[in-house]
Order: sequence, then structure tokens, then C-alpha cells
Amino acid sequence: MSTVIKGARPYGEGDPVDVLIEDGVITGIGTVQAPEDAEVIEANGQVLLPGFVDLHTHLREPGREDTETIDTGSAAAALGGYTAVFAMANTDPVADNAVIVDHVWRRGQEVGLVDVHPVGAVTVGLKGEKLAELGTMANSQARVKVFSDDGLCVADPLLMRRALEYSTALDVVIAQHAEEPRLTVGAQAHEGERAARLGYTGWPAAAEESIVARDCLLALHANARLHVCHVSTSGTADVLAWAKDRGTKVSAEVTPHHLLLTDERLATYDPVNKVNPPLRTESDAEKLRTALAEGVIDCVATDHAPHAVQDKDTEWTAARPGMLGLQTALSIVAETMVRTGLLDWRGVARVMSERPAEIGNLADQGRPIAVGEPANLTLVDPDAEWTVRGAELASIAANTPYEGMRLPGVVTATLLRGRLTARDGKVC
Ligand SMILES: NC(=O)N[C@@H](CC(=O)O)C(=O)O
Ligand SMILES: [Zn+2]
Ligand SMILES: [Zn+2]
Repeated sequence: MSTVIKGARPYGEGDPVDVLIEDGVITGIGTVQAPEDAEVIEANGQVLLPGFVDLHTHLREPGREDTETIDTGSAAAALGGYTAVFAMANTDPVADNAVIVDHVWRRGQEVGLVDVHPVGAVTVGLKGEKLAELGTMANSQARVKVFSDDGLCVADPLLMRRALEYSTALDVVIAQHAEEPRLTVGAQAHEGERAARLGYTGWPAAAEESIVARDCLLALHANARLHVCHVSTSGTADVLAWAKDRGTKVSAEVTPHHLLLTDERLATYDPVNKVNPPLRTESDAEKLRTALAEGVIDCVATDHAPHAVQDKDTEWTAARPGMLGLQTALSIVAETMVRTGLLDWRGVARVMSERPAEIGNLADQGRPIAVGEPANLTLVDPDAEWTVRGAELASIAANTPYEGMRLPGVVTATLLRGRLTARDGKVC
């Protein structure tokens, strides 16, 4: 089975080249001799990138298959340019044991559109009381590499310390949803002028920053790896810079929505904008963009969070937090980081593919576009634009905050181990 991508610009650099792929591996770059029966993808000078890796996706299977399944979520991922996603553990039942994580992994392989790596829960039932069997999940068929109670914070410092200590022996990473629960009781929106005016209980920046600071110190002393989920405040970026400076093995992600959107959106009262952590201020968003460009924040992760209409399209305080992200991530990164000159396409490859693959410990993802490397690839038309329509996205749920927005950057093809998984907006 061979494929040739004609006239692509790897990392958006240099003159267009042809890329030959045979048996899932890149076997030629430049002027290549393609077999007659090779599948041809005309790239017309489009940007070729390593396939994207999402460290933070909610696929809702098992338990809420009315909002997303591994099948529909995989389709959204492939269309968004992803070749691997990490599916969060806050399903029902919780992915806190080998049976569930193996189901998620196997189902992902059956669907075959993207590698679905299950995230294992840190604590049994996400209850924050006792550690789940991290070792059993790490050694299961799914080979769990990332553990998180995401949705909830591992708030007990002793439990968090133990999890970090265990993680070193297993060579896995603990991903923390940094939210001090005592500081966010009833919290609805970023604590500031805008929430105050609407009478919403505030979600203070310190609820995030205090946990990130604490966990960085715990990780440093345990010589363990820590990953910080969905960084949302400028203060967290400062804490991360300080911790990295001191040699802490900490990595961090930012979501597309925290790069673009702010709590100005509260004025619409539309719960599509409700998310955890909440949308912050313009100066926070600006700081997150520079922190991402400078590597203080390592990567972009979607926190793709599908919700049913009845759980989302309600009065603000009753609505579930979270928004879709897989199919819009590249465009939001193009809008906030590339158009602004903060990142070039090589930088996009770093924050959407290479760094997340390293953090998630995936040997075959985020690899260089070079002969002998696995053909996990994404082709992007940097000049094209599209208009977001929630109803047209592959997810079952439609809770996108970008409804009706015209965005730059279109994913035109995704290849998983040399096989087309998405082409011109359609799943293959
Ligand atoms: N981000 C959200 O607002 N919601 C996530 C949970 C989470 O990421 O904390 C969800 O599972 O819906
Ligand atoms: Zn979270
Ligand atoms: Zn999440």
C-alpha cells in the first residue's frame, strides 16, 4: 500500500516536495518514484505537519454515549488533524481499572481513525480518597501512560505526593486539574468585575495557582513528572516559569479557548461559554499566548468536552462546564498564534504534536517528517477559511463556542500510519 503526497511544504518551509509513503512509513521525500497504483494526494503547496496529539479529550464512553462515543470522537479527532488522543478518565464507570482502560484502547483500535490512549484515574472513582491501581493500568494492554482525576483536583496533598512517588517507578505522568476545591465552592465564572456585575460566584485565579505551586514543589521533591492541565491564568504561567527554572519536571497545556476567548463572553449569558477553568481576562489570554510561544507552556490540548443540550443549554448556574474542541483547535491556534506571528508552522508542530507526544510518552507520534519515520501526518491549507457550524461537526454534541465564526486554517488530510483517516472534511 503506497501513497504519495505531491507538492507539500513540510513545516511550511522551503519549496514544495513530494512525500512517498509505503507500508505506513515515509520512504522518500523530494522527487520520488511512486508506484503506478499509488494513491495521490495533491497538496498544492499546503503545509505538512506531524499528526496532532491531544493530551486532553473527553470521549464520554462508557456512560454518556448520547453526547460522544469513541467512534464519533475519533471522527472529530481525525477531521481536526489528530492521529492520537488521550481520553480522560471521568467516564461512567470511571476509568480507574484495567477493564475500562482496555475497553477504551481496544474500541479506539477497532474504529481505527486515531489512536485512543486511555487516561487512568489517579484515585478510585475520582473520589480523591485512595489511589487507584496505577501499576495494573500501566501494565495492562492499554499501557496507560497518563493518569488524571480531571474534572476534579487531587486536592489532598498526601495523596498527590504518593501518586507522584509511584509515578516515577512506573515512568508515567500525573496530570493535575489544578483547582483548590475550598476556593471554588459554588464558583461559576472568573472572579472579577464581570462575574461580580452578573452576581456569579467567582472562581479565583489563586484556586489554580496555589495548587500548581504546591504540586510543582511536590514533584520537585519526589523527582517526579507533573503535567498541569488547562492553564488559565497569567499567575500560573509565572509559577511554571519559576518551577522550570528550578529544574522541576513539569509540563503544561493550554486550551484553544483560553488562548482566544475571555470573560467578556459572560455578557451574553450563553452557557456555551461556561467551562472549567473559566474563561479569564484579556491580559490572562495574552500572557498564555506568549507563554506558549516561549515554551513556558509546552503544548495545546483541547479539553474537548461534549455535553447534551439538556445539560448545557440551561440557566448558567445549572449548565455543565465544557466545550467542544477537536475540530476547531488548529484554526484557533492559527488565529491566535500564527496570524499574530507568535508561532511559525514549525512551532505549531511543536505545540500540537511533538511536545504532547513526548509528555504522553508515545514513541511513534510527534516524529520528524523524515525518511524512515512513521507516516502520522496532517496536511493543512493555511490560506483557506471556514465557518464553524456546531451541527455539522462530527461530535454528537454541538456545544461549540465558535458557532458562526469564520476561522483560518483548514485540515485537508490526516494520515494514520500512512492510511488516510480524513480528507477534505470527510472521514475516510
Ligand atoms: N473542562 C470542563 O469544563 N469540563 C470537563 C472536565 C474538566 O476538564 O475539568 C468535562 O468533563 O466536561
Ligand atoms: Zn479539568
Ligand atoms: Zn477536561
